[in-house]
Amino acid sequence: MTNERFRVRVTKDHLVFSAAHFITFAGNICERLHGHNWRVAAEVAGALDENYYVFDFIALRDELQAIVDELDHRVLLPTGHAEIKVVAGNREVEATFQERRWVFPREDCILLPVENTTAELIARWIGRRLEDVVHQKAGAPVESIRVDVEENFGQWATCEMSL
Ligand SMILES: Nc1nc2c(c(=O)[nH]1)N=C([C@H](O)[C@H](O)COP(=O)(O)OP(=O)(O)OP(=O)(O)O)CN2
Repeated sequence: MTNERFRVRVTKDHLVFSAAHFITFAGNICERLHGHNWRVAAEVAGALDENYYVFDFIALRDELQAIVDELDHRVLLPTGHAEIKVVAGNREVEATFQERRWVFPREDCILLPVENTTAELIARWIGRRLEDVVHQKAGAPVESIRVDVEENFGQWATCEMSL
């Protein structure tokens, strides 16, 4: 038995995406469309591999960057929301909430399979995307992945998933 635990963490000035969204809260309050510069960090915990790595943080950084690039300069729309209905056509995406309606160019949108585009659920979505890659590339058993998303200065949400 050992009391040592290892983890790697990546955060960079360029692991940031600028994206628009709106959420609902307190039942039926729906925000106006607005944007944030979302900062992202990721952490992997587990055993050491033959390189004495938990996970290659260059690989982790590059995977996270690819996800961040997908989200950058987009409108984030939830496809799992109970009341925000999102319908994607070939050229446009229509979102409706009660009497309100937004229409965006299709290529400007990212449709996320989440119930609300909160920082928490964006962190979970990013974590699930990283999970596949971490499984494929890890050289030793991985215990957990943690993703932190900062929506505004000093306002972070975290999703940690045990693998
Ligand atoms: N736990 C969470 N709390 C809140 C979330 C969230 O995702 N998780 N999200 C929001 C809203 O999206 C809100 O728009 C946050 O934006 P922010 O700009 O930080 O809020 P302000 O209205 O205070 O804007 P200022 O520009 O700072 O005045 C709320 N809570």
